[in-house]
Amino acid sequence: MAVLFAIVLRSAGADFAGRPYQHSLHEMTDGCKNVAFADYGPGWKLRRKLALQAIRHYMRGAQMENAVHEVVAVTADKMLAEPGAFDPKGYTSLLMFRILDSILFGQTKPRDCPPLEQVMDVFDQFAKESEERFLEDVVPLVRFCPTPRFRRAMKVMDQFIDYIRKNIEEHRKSFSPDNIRDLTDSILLAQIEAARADGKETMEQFSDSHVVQTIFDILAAGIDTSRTTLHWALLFLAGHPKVQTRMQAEIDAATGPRLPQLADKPNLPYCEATLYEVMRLSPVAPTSLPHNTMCDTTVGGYDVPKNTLVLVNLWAAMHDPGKWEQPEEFKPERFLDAEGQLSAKQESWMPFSTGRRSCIGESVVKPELVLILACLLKTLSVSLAPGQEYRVTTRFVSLFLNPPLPYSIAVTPRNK
Ligand code: HEM
Repeated sequence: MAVLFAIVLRSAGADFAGRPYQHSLHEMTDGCKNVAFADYGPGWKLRRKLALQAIRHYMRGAQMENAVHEVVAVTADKMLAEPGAFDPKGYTSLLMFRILDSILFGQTKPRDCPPLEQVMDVFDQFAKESEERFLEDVVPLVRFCPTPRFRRAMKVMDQFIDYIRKNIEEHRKSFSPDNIRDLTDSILLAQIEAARADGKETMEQFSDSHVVQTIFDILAAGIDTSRTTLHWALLFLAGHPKVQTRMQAEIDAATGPRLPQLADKPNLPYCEATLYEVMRLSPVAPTSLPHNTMCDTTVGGYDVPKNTLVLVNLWAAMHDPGKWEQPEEFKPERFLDAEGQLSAKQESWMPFSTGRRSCIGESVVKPELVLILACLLKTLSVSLAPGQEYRVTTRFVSLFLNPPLPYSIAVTPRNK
């Protein structure tokens, strides 16, 4: 049923492309002026198109590769300096946060910019306050006298938005269409070009406030998903030394003495297959984001009325024994063909969901994660800490974010 539904999602046009109204999200995003929580409609369509355009433009440059090289080198040094075993969660978090911040804002920082550790702390406080459903979303009367947790969440959200706004202002001061320094510049360029082409209507749907919310989206949607994927990846690698050794052999053969680059990706099929297998077995967003039906429709012969909240079980599609041989086994080679090259994408592999609302970050984050893993494994090896049991939860604990249980690893340097 899960696979069937995903196929329906892909082919049903806009039937399932809405988002349910949620008061807390509406308040936090200035009336859903972002991409992820906006309902299906012309405003969402335009912002999604412009964000994708900006991502494509950004990916033409070498900024992401430089950011990954710089941040991974610092992180690997710190991990190697650990006196004993440790949970890599703090490292994977800061690493992904630094890279995403660098992708978005590069070096163009306001003078009074707080240290990134502090910004990440604010983001984590926000994530913590929002872990459970707000009473305001269920009992409308409470909205007139919000709960302390809701007020705290709004306060940290304001701090986070303030950080984004200051960065955008700094970019506007020195913006030049001939020198696109990072993804924020790409988004500003997309805004200017769209306003030139479509005029007033565009400015109403992609105003400065929409730009702030779109950048918030990229940070918020990008950070939890990618840092949790990397946290899972290190656990799988530590628990499967043979897989790690095969990846390292592939990386060494493709890169010799230099650091891995984005252009090496076609020569790293096993590394890419390993990432796909991590994302298949442990998708970080197991039931995607909630969808809402735009009209009366059907799934597999069942009627689904307009305005129904729908969750898509991506996890089930990627563990379906009818689609995957031994679905609970960690076998990266299932994504390779007889020549050892990546085989065509399987339609039940969908950690980024599918259809009209599928993730817009897929084209950035896949090469980014392959590069991060290749750079890390070029420098070090990971193993489970002595006494650490290899525990991979096969049932997800939360509908919206699926992290591994806490674990400890040891790291050793490589000579290559
Ligand atoms: C491993 C990393 C990531 C995973 C697994 C992931 C997964 C997902 C999933 C499952 C959805 C929900 C799709 C749906 O509603 O059906 C989504 C939406 C979204 N993602 Fe990602 N994502 C990742 C990284 C990123 C990054 C890096 C960005 C930003 C560049 C991003 C931006 C978004 C946005 C804006 C949406 C909302 C799309 C819309 O509503 O139209 N994601 N992502």
